[in-house]
Amino acid sequence: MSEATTSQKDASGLKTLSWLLAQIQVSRPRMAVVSALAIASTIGTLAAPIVLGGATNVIVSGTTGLGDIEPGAMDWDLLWILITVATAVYLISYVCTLSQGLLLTTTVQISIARLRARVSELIPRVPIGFTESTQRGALMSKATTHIDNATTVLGPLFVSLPVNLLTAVFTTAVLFWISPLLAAIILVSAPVSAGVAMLVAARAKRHLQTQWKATAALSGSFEEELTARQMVKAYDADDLVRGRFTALNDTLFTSMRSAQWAAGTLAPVLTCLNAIVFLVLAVVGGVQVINGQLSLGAAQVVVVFAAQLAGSVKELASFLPRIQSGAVSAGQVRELLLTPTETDPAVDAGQLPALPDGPPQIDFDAVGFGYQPDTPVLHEVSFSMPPGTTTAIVGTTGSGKTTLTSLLQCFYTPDSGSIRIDGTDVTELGRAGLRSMLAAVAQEPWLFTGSVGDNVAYGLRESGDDDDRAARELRLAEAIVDSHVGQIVSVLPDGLDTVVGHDGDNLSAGELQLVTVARAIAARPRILVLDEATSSADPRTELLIQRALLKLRSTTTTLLITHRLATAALADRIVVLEAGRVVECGTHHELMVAGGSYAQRCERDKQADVSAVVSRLRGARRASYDDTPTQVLGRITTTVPWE
Ligand SMILES: Nc1ncnc2c1ncn2[C@@H]1O[C@H](COP(=O)(O)OP(=O)(O)OP(=O)(O)O)[C@@H](O)[C@H]1O
Repeated sequence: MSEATTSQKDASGLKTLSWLLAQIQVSRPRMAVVSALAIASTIGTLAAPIVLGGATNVIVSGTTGLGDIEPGAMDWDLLWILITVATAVYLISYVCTLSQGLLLTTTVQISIARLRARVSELIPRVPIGFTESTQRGALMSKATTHIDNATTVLGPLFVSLPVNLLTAVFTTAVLFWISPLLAAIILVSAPVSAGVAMLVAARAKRHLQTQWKATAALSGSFEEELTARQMVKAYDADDLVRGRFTALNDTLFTSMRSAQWAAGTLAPVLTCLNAIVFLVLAVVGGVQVINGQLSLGAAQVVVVFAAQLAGSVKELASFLPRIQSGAVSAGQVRELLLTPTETDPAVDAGQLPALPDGPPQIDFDAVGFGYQPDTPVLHEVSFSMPPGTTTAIVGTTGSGKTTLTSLLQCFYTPDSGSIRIDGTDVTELGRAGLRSMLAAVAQEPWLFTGSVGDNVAYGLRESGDDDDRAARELRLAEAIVDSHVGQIVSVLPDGLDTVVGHDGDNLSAGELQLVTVARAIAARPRILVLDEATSSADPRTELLIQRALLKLRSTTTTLLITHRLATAALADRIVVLEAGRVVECGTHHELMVAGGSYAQRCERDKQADVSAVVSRLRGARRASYDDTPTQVLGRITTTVPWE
């Protein structure tokens, strides 16, 4: 790597760090106090050995009779003063270190909390496309581990750097004053130590980056494996998953080991260098004391300061890898926080456009959209949904049905045309504006970890008001009764308080969907989006869901996506979508009379249903004579919507 590139990278690392400091808005007075306390404590640790050196000289004079003092006439007063001063200095120094540590820890934790708050403010504004295209593990590690690691640079920056620079400069100056020869011996070793440390830091940095990447990939892999474990079992893909995990684990192991090894070599090498320096110091210093060129107290100060100088050089050397690691994490946090966000007019403007009460009129007007600029998914889609009606969208797989619901919910913005609610463009309402009036039941039922009751009450806003709380409880009870969730709840171990995981481990797919329907009912929406809301349900649960949704029909304008034409046939209006274009639109009767693609699909479905009934009847005839009449009936029951 060229020098220019290296210095560019270092500069960008420093820039990233200064960006981070600006983001976490570290209180400058607070950090000044931290640095001042650290410096005060260091001054104490530097002054105390000098005072103790003086005490040693008093003892030596008192016992050997050096100077004007008679042998055996110890200057006890001076000795006690020196010992008391040294003790006081050490105590003050300890208090300073303690307060500085507490203040620094609090500052770091405040910074971490601040950054987390920034991330949580950001997530709702991040485009859905971004979260869909980014591995969750990587996002999670940016929002957690990298934030923690990035903020650990505060300690080295505001404490280690000033304290160790001060120690290095002060000890060097005092050493030169006491004995230039001994100081020169100590200083010769310093550049060697610093050079070794810089080499180690350069090696560790590469491994640190790989380590962070592998950690993110590994947590992503865990997350995926846990989310899709049923699928993994169904496809007997344990070996494949284990293979991917092992590869990532090996990368993480190798990078962590190499990073630790690189960092771990530093301490023994520096200790070895220091030992050699001490040996030389002991011999040369000893000779100087014997020759009377140096007092014993001064020699004692030299030894203590040599150790302190070595310690501060070591600390300054390890400062670099710590800052590098922090800069890598700060870069990741920066990447996350600088994710382009969408504006939400309702949030930004601070108030919603006023819309009339009751179910609204919804108009799709020449809507065009593509996830990628050069791959359009919807072309000039136009249809209207009068207030309080149900519009079913039917069409082949990939024709753009779910995309229409995503646009209506403002997850994406149409490339052309508009979607209007009571004449107001949805992009003006924004997601926050829509949230208060729209509920959606998706194909994949989604529950968060919490009780069944909390999941149903998800759309209800909390308020401290007692009347409001009572009304909320009433709405919750009504939703549970209307959605027939009560039937599930009655067999759950803790009833409504039974805790379910986000994938609803202890509920069947149909029951999960029933809970999400109850959630929609509790929210009393004015717009209801049902995307294959009954796809995972068995016929009995499907019937319960349909009955529950019927209760909402008069008070909502409903967009219903379904593959089942029997369900679509019950809607007030049917829109047939093919390859992102509306090819037919009308009531079931109108479309059947028109004899277009909808009528042809109905005919095909009818044939398929008739064949299914025939084969079930044949199967029932072959049934064991031990079967009860109900079991036989169960075998032949099917939905034949056309009668
Ligand atoms: N997040 C996405 N990013 C890129 N392309 C997408 C995305 N979601 C859907 N598509 C593509 O857009 C097209 C329409 O998808 P959409 O899910 O709207 O179809 P659909 O009619 O609902 O299909 P299905 O009946 O299978 O649910 C498809 O070609 C699909 O591959």
